[in-house]
Amino acid sequence: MKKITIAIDGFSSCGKSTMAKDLAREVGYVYVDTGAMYRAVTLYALENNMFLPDGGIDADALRRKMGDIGISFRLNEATGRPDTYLNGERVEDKIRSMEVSDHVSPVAALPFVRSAMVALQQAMGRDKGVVMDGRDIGTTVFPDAELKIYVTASAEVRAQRRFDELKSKGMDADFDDILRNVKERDYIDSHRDVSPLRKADDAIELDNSHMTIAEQKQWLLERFHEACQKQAD
Ligand SMILES: Nc1ncnc2c1ncn2[C@@H]1O[C@H](COP(=O)(O)OP(=O)(O)O)[C@@H](O)[C@H]1O
Ligand SMILES: Nc1ccn([C@@H]2O[C@H](COP(=O)(O)OP(=O)(O)O)[C@@H](O)[C@H]2O)c(=O)n1
Repeated sequence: MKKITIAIDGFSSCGKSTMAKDLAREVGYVYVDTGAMYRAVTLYALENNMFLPDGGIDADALRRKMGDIGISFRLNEATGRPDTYLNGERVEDKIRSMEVSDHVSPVAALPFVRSAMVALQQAMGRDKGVVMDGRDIGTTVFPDAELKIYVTASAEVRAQRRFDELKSKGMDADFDDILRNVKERDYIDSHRDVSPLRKADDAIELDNSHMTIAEQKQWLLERFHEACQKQAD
């Protein structure tokens, strides 16, 4: 069967990567978490003191260093899922911290950061057979993707999911702080000039506020089979 490209976009913390990873594993496709890439750039900027005292980013300093930022994914044999590496260091946990969450959206709004990440993502998906999740996959990275999904859920539901996740990993978590961050990122992500978050015209919308992980997995698998069938006809 011919491989297709699957783009999963939507708001923060609504379950995009959970469903994308599940599908990729089920059908033997490559999974790419593009949010992890923007988070890795942000971690680099934090570790290299590129944030100004007022919280803004020193964009010129980051632009000069973009060539030094190596982002890659390696399969974690224990989890069966890809881990994110920044210049050879495994940063999977560090990039999920609140500190990174609080700084990532302004970094992801910088045009030179986006063009570098989009080029990498397009190279990773060149041979199809990829499930990629993010904010602009169906609109900018792969506008011709055969299957596009746009996921939403209420901000409260999303914040609760992220809160539970951080707690279960033993990380610091405050519900109100997470809710504020989720809303703030949604706003910045959907109002930036370059590739703002929006539903592609041909994307299928899924509100998973009241769906279990198993139900959304099944739903996506059905959409996948439909898209493959359409491709074969
Ligand atoms: N339908 C669901 N019901 C409950 N929890 C979910 C559901 N989908 C995902 N989750 C959980 O919510 C958290 C955020 O999901 P994630 O896939 O990381 O979201 P995103 O990639 O959109 O940021 C994870 O802990 C995940 O296990
Ligand atoms: N394709 C993408 C993916 C993420 N991002 C940015 O990266 C941030 C982190 O993405 P993420 O997918 O890890 O966020 P969560 O939904 O997992 O919290 C987002 O809030 C966006 O600012 C983006 O701009 N474009």
